[in-house]
Amino acid sequence: QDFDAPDVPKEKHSYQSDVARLRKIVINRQALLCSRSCLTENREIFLRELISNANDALEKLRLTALKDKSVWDGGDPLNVTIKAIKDEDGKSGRIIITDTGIGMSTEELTKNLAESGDGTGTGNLIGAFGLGFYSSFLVADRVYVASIPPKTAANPNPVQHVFSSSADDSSYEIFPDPRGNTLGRGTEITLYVKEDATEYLEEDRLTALVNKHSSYSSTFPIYLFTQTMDEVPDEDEVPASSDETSTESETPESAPEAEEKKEPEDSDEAIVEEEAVNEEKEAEPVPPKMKTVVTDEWVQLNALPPLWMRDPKSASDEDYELFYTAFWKDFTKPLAWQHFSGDSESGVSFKAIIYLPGKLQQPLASKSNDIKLMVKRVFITSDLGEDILPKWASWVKAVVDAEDLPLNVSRETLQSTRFLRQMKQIIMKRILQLFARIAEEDEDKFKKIVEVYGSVFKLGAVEDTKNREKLTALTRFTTTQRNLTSLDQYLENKKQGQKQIFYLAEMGKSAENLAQSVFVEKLHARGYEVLLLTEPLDEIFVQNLRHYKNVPFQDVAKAGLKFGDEEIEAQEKEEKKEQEEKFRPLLKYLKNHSKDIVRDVVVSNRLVTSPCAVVADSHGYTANVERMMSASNTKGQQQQQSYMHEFAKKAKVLEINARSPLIEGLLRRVEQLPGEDEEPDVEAEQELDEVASILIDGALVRSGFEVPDSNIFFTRVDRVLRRSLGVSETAPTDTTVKPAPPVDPELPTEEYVEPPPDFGNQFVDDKVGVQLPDHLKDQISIEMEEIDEYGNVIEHDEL
Ligand SMILES: Nc1ncnc2c1ncn2[C@@H]1O[C@H](COP(=O)(O)OP(=O)(O)OP(=O)(O)O)[C@@H](O)[C@H]1O
Repeated sequence: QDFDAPDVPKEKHSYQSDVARLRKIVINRQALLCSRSCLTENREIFLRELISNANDALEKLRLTALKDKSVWDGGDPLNVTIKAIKDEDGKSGRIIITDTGIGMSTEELTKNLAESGDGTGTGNLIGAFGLGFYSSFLVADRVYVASIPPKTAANPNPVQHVFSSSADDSSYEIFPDPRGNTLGRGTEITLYVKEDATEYLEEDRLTALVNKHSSYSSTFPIYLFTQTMDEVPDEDEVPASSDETSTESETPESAPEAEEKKEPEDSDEAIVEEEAVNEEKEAEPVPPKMKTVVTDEWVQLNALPPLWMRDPKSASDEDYELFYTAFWKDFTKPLAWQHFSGDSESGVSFKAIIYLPGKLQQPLASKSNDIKLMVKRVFITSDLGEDILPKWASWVKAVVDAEDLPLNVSRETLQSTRFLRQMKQIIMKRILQLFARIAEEDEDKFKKIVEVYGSVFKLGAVEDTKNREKLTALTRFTTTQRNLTSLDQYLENKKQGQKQIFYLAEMGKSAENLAQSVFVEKLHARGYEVLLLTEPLDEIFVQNLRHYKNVPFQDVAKAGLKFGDEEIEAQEKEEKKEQEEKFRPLLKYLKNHSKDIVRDVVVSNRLVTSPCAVVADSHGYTANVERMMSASNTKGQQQQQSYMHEFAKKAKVLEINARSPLIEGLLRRVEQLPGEDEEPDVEAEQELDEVASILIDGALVRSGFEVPDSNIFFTRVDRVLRRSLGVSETAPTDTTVKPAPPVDPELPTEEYVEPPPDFGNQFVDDKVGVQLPDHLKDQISIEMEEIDEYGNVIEHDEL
């Protein structure tokens, strides 16, 4: 294997500067200054990355071949091979990883291995999965990639080219392979291993690595070149006579022993032993002259059938987790999975594993891309069309292997069959079953599920009317009495006569904060449970559902709240009537005073300590909805809806607490006002007006609404404060200020200096200035090296 034939025209190229820089930072061993053990741990990922690339290349070939048979007619095998060759000195060697996949042209070699993917300089280098091809340099000084694309009508005579680069070069070379077209098709990567990485030349080490990281990364066979040394009889030599051997070597020693045991004490055991000894004696082999024979063999490392085809009983949790990571390149452990067979009515049976990922991408994708359809273990597609699953379930990761579909099935054909529809139904059923089972059997796990999927359940209940009931049953809420409460548990705890599910919604607030709300105080004091809804989706959820198991949701910030025991408490009714009579003058006064803000003023039955609150009508906006409306509406929409909007905004009632001393005091003041036919007391009227205004504004704020004009509100508060402090209400504040200097159109001469970047607490955790993707955080730590303007590392003695 000689890539360095002297007459080969080699073109030297420089890496794009950003690529060179990143490559240096990420790959250069000096840059990976973590402890030695961590380095060894991390560098072994090179094999996983290269096998994963090989698998992708094979998959690409197979998919291309579905449309163009000339690329691959199914004749030659698709596989990955790994061969380690030790040099004579045993201190160096190379690892060759070959695939019979799609290969690369000269341009592709450059584009894929030497340029950054998206022009940002980081695109291809630090891929979603790991370090990609560049991880080769973790174990190799020099890497040669020989590659040749398949013959096609457009390219009938492809030429095998080599890309070569070394770990500390800032350049790479591309040249025609001096060995000619040795591959036929595919890619061969030769790693010249570093002196301290020769462990990877050992068969055992490679086998262990593939088993650890890659047994699920490839659906194609992975073969390792092995050499076994056997001692076999040397047939060229004349075999020794059997008589001679037996008398010389074995008999003298074994005979006395056998002799001793010749007289058994009538026990079965002894007889058996005796027979065995006799047999041994008769079959004593004659050792021939031996010689060592080396057998070369390609051993398949991933010989087990793929996980989804196995019996679930034979697979461990670790198998399922490893498979998940390798298959979807997701390093967060899945929360749960289900492995099952489905026999759809269309006559297509399938085997599937569905997973609940440990983390969700937000916002949810509108289309699912993670259902991998296989036919007879061969990957076909993960593009199953727009509506394969409802949006709330778009995160499902599943592998589905249909035995009876044709291998060359196209998406169009798929969609016209009933298979997809039935598969979708089965997957949905299984996911819901899985959630429900965990909810029932494993409280701790379900807690974790709710953390990740809590809002998904609510979204699903809103969107997916077919599965609404099941999804609603999975939702969990914080209440005034406990956490993680299901609606079923809520209903079990409802009080006699209670015919509503009480809730209070205010997005963005904490549940503790909501629990202090004026709207909850009486319910809580009386022992009724109230759902405290804090997520934006919650309000939409209750508005859409309206009821659960025929019990309507009741917003406790709205009119229509009924405890359910009002009838029983006739006495209470009487009391309320009396209060209404007593407070009639104040109600009248306040109603007139606040006619622009609320529709009515009434004596409350929901307040305990608070003097008053503003309650929305059942068709009006609560403070939460009002905020959501103004956050989501565009100006145009607002104008369009302005009439409705104004109407709904004003559909509020001011409720006063008849037992509050403040309200009592206010009532007295109103009663003290001179009658219509008496001389008006302007000062008293003004003071009362002010107090009433502050009270109403305070009620609005207390109830979560905004005051109509905060300036006026605070001017009033100031005035009242002055009065209580005995300061003159009219004395002006000194408002003189220093004026700005005269106009100066000149630009400043001092140069603008960029303030140093604020890394926040990135440094606090691990003294690292680079944010690693989550999945890499616990795998490697990076320390930056200082690079001069030419990209050379600046050496520091202390390093
Ligand atoms: N064995 C191969 N056969 C054909 N093309 C390959 C092979 N290995 C790499 N490539 C090409 O080189 C590109 C870059 O590979 P690299 O491993 O750096 O990143 P990636 O595979 O795109 O992402 P990542 O490995 O980080 O998930 C690949 O996208 C692929 O096009």
